Amino acid sequence: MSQRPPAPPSLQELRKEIDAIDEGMHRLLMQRGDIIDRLIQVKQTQEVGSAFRPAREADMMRHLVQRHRGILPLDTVESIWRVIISTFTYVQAPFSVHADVSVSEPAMRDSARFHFGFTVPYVAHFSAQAAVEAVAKSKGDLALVSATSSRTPWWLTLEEAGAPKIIARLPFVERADHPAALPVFVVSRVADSAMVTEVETFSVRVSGWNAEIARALSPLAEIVAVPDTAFDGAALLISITAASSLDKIKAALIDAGASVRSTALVGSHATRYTVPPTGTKS
Ligand SMILES: O=C(O)C(=O)C[C@]1(C(=O)O)C=C[C@@H](O)C=C1
Repeated sequence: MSQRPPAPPSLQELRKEIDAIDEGMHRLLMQRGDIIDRLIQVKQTQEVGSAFRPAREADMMRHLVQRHRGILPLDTVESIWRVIISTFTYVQAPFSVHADVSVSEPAMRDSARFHFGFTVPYVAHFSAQAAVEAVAKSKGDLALVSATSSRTPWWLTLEEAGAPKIIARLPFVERADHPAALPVFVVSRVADSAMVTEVETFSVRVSGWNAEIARALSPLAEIVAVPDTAFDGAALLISITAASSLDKIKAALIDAGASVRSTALVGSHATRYTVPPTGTKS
């Protein structure tokens, strides 16, 4: 005779298991805090401004996505880890997030809260320039500004040595229905060794800029353009991947009929990491 299948566990037993897991996770988070306490001395965070380490974070977020499986949505896992990492950045060296809300206040606030949580203070500004200026005056604050459009060439102030720089592009993990999808640059002062240089961002001033030149350049690089009355041209913020180079972009600009007045490196960030809707990574 076949044996009866074992009785399913009771609700009480399953809740006991959940309690044990919750307690384990909480204890692990507290243990993580103890390690961060030791890491503060090793990193000497107070000396370099922000404790934010963009290269390390981009790497951690990619691994998280690659590891993830099961019924818990990726959005949830990503947001939990964003809050964990950002809050542990904050406890190392307190900072505020200055967001330019002129693009879209709700979308910018969602991005700030998704990526930095609620413990980190959020300060709204009505222009990118104001958000970046607030960061320039601070030691380790962060600015969030649109990565795809601008009414002012806010990046010109990043040209000076010692000025804050673009250090990351959010979201770290892009996908079609990301809950905080607004493409955003993070501007701050961090240690040079913490920068990711996969994509370099240049401030380029040109004269003779027009829609045709913009179209010719668009397959080569991502460009944010703002009219520059001083040069009768445009102030450009150009993001260049390893597949291209500033020299190639300059040659393409000249071929298209523009003249390049000045160039300056204003930051860098990790390669955009995309998860297609199927779940396979690219
Ligand atoms: O690895 C570091 O340098 C840390 O400060 C730790 C940590 C984290 O909580 O994991 C926090 C902030 C950094 O941006 C990256 C990671």
